[in-house]
Amino acid sequence: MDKVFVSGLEVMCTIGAYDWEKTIQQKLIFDLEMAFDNRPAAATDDLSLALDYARVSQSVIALVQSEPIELVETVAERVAALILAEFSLPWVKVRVTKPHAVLAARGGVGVEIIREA
Ligand SMILES: Nc1nc2c(c(=O)[nH]1)N=C([C@H](O)[C@@H](O)CO)CN2
Repeated sequence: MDKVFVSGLEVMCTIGAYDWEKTIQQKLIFDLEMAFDNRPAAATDDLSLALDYARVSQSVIALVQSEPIELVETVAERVAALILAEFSLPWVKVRVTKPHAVLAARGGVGVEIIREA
């Protein structure tokens, strides 16, 4: 199966389990891989037949900024469920990185999940 991907989507949001985190905005970075048959869009050069990565990105940003969340696990599950439902996809991989949560973890910390419809 082909994929459409969104890499390094940065979203400022209220994220964290500790009280001090509930009063600030922090960055999360999303890497998404979505199963999609790209051949119809390629054959016709028609965006309406493609999985529009700009629409996916906007949906993810809107969801993540809609309310405070404590865990990156929760963010990942909600994003995966949204993408599967809104874009009728068979599976999605969601990686959520919290880049500044652990000072010594220079590549960030986070979770990665794969969910099927
Ligand atoms: N598995 C997780 N561990 C931790 C999380 C999390 O969301 N998932 N969150 C925190 C705190 O919010 C931390 O990021 C504050 O720096 C700690 N561990």
